[in-house]
Amino acid sequence: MKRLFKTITIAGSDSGGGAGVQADIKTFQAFDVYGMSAITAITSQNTTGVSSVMNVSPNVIYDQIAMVSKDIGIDACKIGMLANTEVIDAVFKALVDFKIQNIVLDPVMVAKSGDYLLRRGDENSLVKKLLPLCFLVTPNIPEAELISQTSIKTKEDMINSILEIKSLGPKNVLLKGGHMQGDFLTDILYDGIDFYEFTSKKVNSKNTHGTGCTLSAAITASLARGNSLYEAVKIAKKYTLEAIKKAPTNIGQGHGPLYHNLNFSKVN
Ligand SMILES: Nc1ncnc2c1ncn2[C@@H]1O[C@H](COP(=O)(O)OP(=O)(O)OP(=O)(O)O)[C@@H](O)[C@H]1O
Ligand SMILES: Cc1ncc(CO)c(N)n1
Repeated sequence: MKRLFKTITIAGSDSGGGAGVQADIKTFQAFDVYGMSAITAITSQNTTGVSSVMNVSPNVIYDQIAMVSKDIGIDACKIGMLANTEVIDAVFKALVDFKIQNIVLDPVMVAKSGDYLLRRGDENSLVKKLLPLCFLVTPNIPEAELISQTSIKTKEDMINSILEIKSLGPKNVLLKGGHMQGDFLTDILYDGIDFYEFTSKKVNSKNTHGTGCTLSAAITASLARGNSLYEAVKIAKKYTLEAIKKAPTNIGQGHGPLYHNLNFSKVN
């Protein structure tokens, strides 16, 4: 009889299917973990941008998390788009009330298209309320600059930003280097003691919509399966890179999605 590890994504819906809840659930499936969702917002979105957003009411977001916690249980939890302070407060309360562990926070602020997904000025709520609850936070370069109030141009800047973010309470920090210039990209993981670098060749592709969502969902799935943080990040990077390399070429006119349908159920 098959038993599955259980994961939830607390995030926004992307109608275009490439980022947000849709990317997360596809990624969970690739890792053969049971995927659940608490949808925080409905975005009308495609590969070129976001045209409208309807935020789900904080009570309903809380309730989605409550219902799956009480009945099904959660081994690991990914958090993506949270639209404003009221939503952040509701998610905070649910995480505490249901003692949710293995929280991976992708501090989503701005989509690749430039559209704001978190209300401007509400970044501080995300930092103050949620960072201390996180097992791992996975900012990209602009998000890290905003959270740490530093500018990032070099690897040394990345390290300084990571130390600043760590001091805000998360157990571990993964700073993604996807926005850095050059032929190689380096993500840096810090566990409070050591720094670990993950470097890969940059794939020259415009189909990178949802890379951050995919990476954090893959880390969440891998943690749920019992891997150590280092192993989970290593496996998730491998999955994301392969998904970028195999991205379909006929989906939309803008930043197209990745290819999620890779079998990582045996990769431990
Ligand atoms: N062109 C690329 N080639 C190879 N790896 C990439 C590329 N772009 C991003 N990555 C990797 O994908 C992961 C996500 O990084 P990135 O910094 O792009 O996240 P993000 O900005 O949060 O993404 P998004 O906002 O689209 O969800 C990182 O591990 C990064 O190194
Ligand atoms: C719903 C949603 N979440 C996250 C992102 C970031 O890529 C996006 N574009 N849309």
